[in-house]
Amino acid sequence: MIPEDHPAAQSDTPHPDAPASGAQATAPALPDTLGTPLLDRISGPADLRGLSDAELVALADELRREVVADVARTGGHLASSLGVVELTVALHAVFNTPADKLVWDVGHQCYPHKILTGRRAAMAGLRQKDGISGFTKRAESPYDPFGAAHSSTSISAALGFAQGRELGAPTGDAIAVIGDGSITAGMAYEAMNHAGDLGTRLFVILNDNDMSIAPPVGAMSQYLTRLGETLPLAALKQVADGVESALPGPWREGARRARRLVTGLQGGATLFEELGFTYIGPVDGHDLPELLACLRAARARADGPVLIHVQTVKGKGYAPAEAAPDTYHGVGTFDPATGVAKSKPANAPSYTSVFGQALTAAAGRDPSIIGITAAMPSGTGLDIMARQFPRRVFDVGIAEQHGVTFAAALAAAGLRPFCAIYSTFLQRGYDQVVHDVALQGLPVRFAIDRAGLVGQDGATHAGSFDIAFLANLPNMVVMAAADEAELVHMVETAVAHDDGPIAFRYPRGAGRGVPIPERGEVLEIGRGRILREGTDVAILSYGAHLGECLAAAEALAGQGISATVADARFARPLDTDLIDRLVAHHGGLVTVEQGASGGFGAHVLHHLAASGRLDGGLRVRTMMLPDRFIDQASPAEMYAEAGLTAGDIAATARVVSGRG
Ligand SMILES: Cc1ncc(C[n+]2csc(CCOP(=O)(O)OP(=O)(O)O)c2C)c(N)n1
Ligand SMILES: CC(=O)[C@@H](O)[C@H](O)COP(=O)(O)O
Ligand SMILES: [Mg+2]
Repeated sequence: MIPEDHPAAQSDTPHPDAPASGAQATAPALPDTLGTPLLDRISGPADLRGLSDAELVALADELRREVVADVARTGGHLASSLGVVELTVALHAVFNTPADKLVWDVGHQCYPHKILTGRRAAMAGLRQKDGISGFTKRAESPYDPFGAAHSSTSISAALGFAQGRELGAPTGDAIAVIGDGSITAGMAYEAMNHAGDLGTRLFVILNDNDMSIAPPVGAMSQYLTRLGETLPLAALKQVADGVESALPGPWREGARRARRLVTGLQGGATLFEELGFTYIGPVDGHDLPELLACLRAARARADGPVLIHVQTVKGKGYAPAEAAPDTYHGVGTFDPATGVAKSKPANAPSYTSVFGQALTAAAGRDPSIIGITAAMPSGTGLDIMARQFPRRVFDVGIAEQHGVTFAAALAAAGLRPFCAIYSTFLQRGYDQVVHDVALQGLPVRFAIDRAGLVGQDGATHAGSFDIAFLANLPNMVVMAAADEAELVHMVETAVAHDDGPIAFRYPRGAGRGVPIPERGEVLEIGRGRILREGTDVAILSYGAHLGECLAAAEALAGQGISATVADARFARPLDTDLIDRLVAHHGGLVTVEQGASGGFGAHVLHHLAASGRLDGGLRVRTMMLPDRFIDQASPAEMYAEAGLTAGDIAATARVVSGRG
């Protein structure tokens, strides 16, 4: 983990606490480039199919340099993309994309794929406003048959294509590429379970680099390591020559028995074989000739689901990324010669680190506090607590559903669990939030990071819906932090709240730079606060847009309109006294939130309607995210597109004040 004040930890694109490192400054990080003669000849994957294997090897080398050069300029998910350079070349050379459907899990490793599929020039706008997405996206290319960004969907999607083909759809083969981190999620097993039962011809490439964002966790990860150790790479050569499962029955059994003797694997079959897949591997994912031989053999002979276990190195071929694949998972702009980040340090600590420190301090006082993360220890700041209290922090893998239910039972057992999950990923655990937590009234604390628009990860990662999907749940308390000091209070409030579930949300990136209290106060549940008194119009902020609301009030003052600014703090229970006072004493009310419709403003409107206050022509506007998905850009650009700048708020408040 890079200290927060290290320049490399303050990039413009990556997660706020662990981006690009300034490693290996003495030696060149990448050998000198010799140009890109082969890449210049490639206009699409079909051109790859005319190259010799030796040329493909040279092409992979050019491609790797290009990925580094591109990401150095824009930032992005570097290490994962570098690890699949050879695999990408091999897949496009062997399979007939786009008729064959290639589905990248998460899609954060798809930069070599984008370069080879007609988006080489567009890489200059990677993850930028009006540029291309950092993930696979159907609208972007026919070579992206299925969009992604949340993990572990690829096998289900590929199976859908494969089964579609069986039902007559004009689709070729279907190939899912899933990482060892992403295959920890339940969805992957649901899909394999189904695929094994259907027996449909399908290819799953398990890209095993022994890393998730952080080092991988779990029994599955240990199992894959054991597979790698017990199944010698050399044994694969035979398989590539004659895919075991394609052998006539008695020979196939013989081959299995022989392999059992060689590998000592219990029962002789891998977990994947037990699920009905032909298992091939492990294959060295950087040995392109071996990869090509293996994929060609599998493509020629597979008659059911096949899993090809490919071992790769995350960050392969770029020294800083190989040395620190977690840091280079997602990076800001950097100098490609050294790996040193170019971005400037932020002026305030990130919300994530403020949360991590406040929770760690609370955990020092209260041994019942438990931290739970779903494969995002540094992204959520739980790594801070883990360093001090390793036995009380659980990384459950990419398993949000399990994480929530696990937390529910910890709460039932009398502990104080904090489930720290990004807003966008909590979507995956929603039934568990409803059924296991809220319905049973269990005091799980939800620390919801990355609330609101997150920037360059774009629409897939926007934390838009949590207010709406939490604030309608009976038993749930729902808070939003207006700044980093409020976040510290909310951690303390959540610790003290044993009566039922409680959630607090806060955005990605740096705080507002307000003084941070050493220890938070326990807030009164359902009470907001007034920050600025005015008479003409009331602006009621919920969450981290408070700064924009205050700026709007300042702008209005310059126009002779006096605005009250209040911070609601709670979307559930609502501070109805505060709302009633605001509407009683002002010409109108504007609510502002960093969330989608159906959230805070909807609850305010509901209260005003139910209490009859709307009957007399009260002027109210609810400002929230628009009813559409907003593509990648900086958060400021995205909020501008959403119509949520301070200027937009001032303009709305002016109208509502009756003085505009
Ligand atoms: C549902 C969900 N939870 C969490 C994440 C965040 N996330 C993105 S990539 C990643 C690690 C993936 O590891 P792996 O599949 O092994 O790919 P690698 O980065 O190693 O290539 C995680 C946890 C996500 N995208 N989706
Ligand atoms: C691909 C993915 O889901 C993560 O890598 C994500 O991009 C991390 O986001 P932060 O940078 O906000 O932690
Ligand atoms: Mg991995």
